[in-house]
Amino acid sequence: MAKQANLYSFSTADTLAPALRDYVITCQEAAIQRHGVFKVAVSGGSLPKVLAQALLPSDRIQWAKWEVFFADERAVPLDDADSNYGLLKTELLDKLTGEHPVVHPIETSLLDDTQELADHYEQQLVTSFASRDSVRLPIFDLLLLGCGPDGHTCSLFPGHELLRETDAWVAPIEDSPKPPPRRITLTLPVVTHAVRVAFVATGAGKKEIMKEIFEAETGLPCALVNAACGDRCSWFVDDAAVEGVSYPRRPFSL
Ligand SMILES: O=C1O[C@H](COP(=O)(O)O)[C@@H](O)[C@H](O)[C@H]1O
Repeated sequence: MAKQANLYSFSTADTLAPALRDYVITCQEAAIQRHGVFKVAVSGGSLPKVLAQALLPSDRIQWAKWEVFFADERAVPLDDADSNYGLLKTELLDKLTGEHPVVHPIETSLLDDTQELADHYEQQLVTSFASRDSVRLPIFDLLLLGCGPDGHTCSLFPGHELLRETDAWVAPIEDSPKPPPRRITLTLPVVTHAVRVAFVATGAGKKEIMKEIFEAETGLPCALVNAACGDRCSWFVDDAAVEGVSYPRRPFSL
């Protein structure tokens, strides 16, 4: 039987943070041993705050070897309140005191055309990962993702045609059901080809969608990632987010 996604549940976000830190460090060390660099993509929303709680401070994080991309980004200036880059900067990057990672924000001169914005971001991936001729898909060492209350992840929304994208690495979206409507996102094949995928979901506001993701054949974006990644995918949640969810929790261990 195919291995299933790991569900790790903690009493609070405070107890989740050290486990997430250990998990990220394990992924970091494996990646640096493999190819000398740690390539990650991160979500916006509630994720950067939890990530900062997990990773700051830690003398085991080798920030200078990190290359950080955005799993999705809104087509807004980097200092806009809706910018995922802006959020990560405020929550985490500005608080780093020593080494800094290489960070890849969107090209804001292209905000008027989301297709060009996505193409330019895809080109940043091509430059980092190899040429499109030599690799079919970029393979991130780790994706750190959020899960929206509707089951979306990145800017891949339930039932949206973007879920069927098989060619582009990065795609534009003009009709995001969650504002702002104009965004770019990693596509599903890129997400599911990552070495590891970690979702973070906290709070009772997530419990209804967690039931749908873990108990039913819904086709929700988060469930599609679970199905494709199996045990390469791990969920770090608090008890409130999975109250009443019958899927088996695993004791956290590395
Ligand atoms: O719009 C977005 O929402 C999702 C989920 O956000 P959360 O606040 O419910 O965690 C986020 O992962 C994504 O990056 C963001 O653009």
